[in-house]
Amino acid sequence: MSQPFMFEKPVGMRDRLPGYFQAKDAIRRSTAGEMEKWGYLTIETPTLEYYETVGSASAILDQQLFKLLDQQGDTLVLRPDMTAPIARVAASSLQDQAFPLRLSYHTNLFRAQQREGGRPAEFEQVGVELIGDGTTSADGEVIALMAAALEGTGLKDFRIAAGHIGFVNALLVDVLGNDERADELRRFLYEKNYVGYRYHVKQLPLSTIDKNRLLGLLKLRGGESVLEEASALSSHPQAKKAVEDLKQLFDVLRAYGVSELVTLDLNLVMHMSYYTGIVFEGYGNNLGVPLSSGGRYDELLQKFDRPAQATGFGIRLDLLAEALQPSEEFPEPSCIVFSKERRAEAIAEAVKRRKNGERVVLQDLQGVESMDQLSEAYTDLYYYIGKKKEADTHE
Ligand SMILES: N[C@@H](Cc1c[nH]c[nH+]1)C(=O)O
Repeated sequence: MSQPFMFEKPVGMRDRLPGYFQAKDAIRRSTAGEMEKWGYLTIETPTLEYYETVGSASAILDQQLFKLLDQQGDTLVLRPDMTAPIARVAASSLQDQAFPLRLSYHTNLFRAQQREGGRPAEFEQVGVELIGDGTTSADGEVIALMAAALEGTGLKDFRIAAGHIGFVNALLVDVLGNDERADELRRFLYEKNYVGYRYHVKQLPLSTIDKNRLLGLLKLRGGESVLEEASALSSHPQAKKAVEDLKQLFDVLRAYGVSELVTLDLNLVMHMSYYTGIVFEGYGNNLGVPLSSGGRYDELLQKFDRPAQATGFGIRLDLLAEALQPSEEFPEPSCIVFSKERRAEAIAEAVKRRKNGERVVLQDLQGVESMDQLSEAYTDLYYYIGKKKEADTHE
């Protein structure tokens, strides 16, 4: 490798400066606070996991994983999501705790990006997992919690799209006969490449009726009435169950008062392949990409020998911050600038103010590079300079 430029960062890695950090942290506190109110307990897990277990259970594309070797020669990954690590914890350290478990997290995740991708390879997520509850009340609870968490940040005009991976799978396998061919089409849906999907369907050696059924999937978007059309498209038992799940989901969402926020999108296919049932995404402020997503994953826990039905979601803090475009105006600290003779007096004043909850910067005059810049940076600037006993406020 050629010598990297001194200021360059690895592909997809970002520096975050104080203005952004404060805005993001306010959002984090608001969303995490909502999760706490719903009784979710926060947990932390290591940044590194074994590739063989948690890494593969996370079920994203292998080329998106950051891999490294430990001293023993085992392959590790930088965690690409928190659902698999939490499943591991639920099945090990928390194995004596009865289901359902309500856990939450706030952490950074890693997904390697293509050089051209331009997307962050490290980002923060706040989210929850509700483990050991297979009811549609649980699906509704996590969607309602996601809505409350997003709303609590002040995000306006956000929408939630809900689908069911069981429906997509049933229809595709029903028409195509095998999972491999279904996989190709799932890939188009996952990439939201509907033009590619249509083109591919038209090329398939299928009857017009079957082609129309596959194309009909793309139309299954909208209000609850979509469910009628969905029933007509497939009579596969899994598809019927999916439609029934979604009907019940709307009852739950109505009870929470959030059904108006939710649009059905039956061609929703997620980036993680562990989903088995109701899936959903949150969109806000015309961002083209979802800023939150989640769903039911009833088969993941059995990979860790504690079979359980589960659902949950994650909110991307970076995307939410982008959608909110918070004014980067935060109350700034005041500043006491002092000369050596009055240092003790200045320190005593700062201590007093900090005890009162104020944020105070103490600055030795001799360490100041530009007095003009200092007075520009702080509106509340106090001088403890020279012999004068009383502090002057700089106007
Ligand atoms: N782990 C998922 C979100 C999720 C949490 N629980 C279920 N799904 C993600 O990173 O997109």
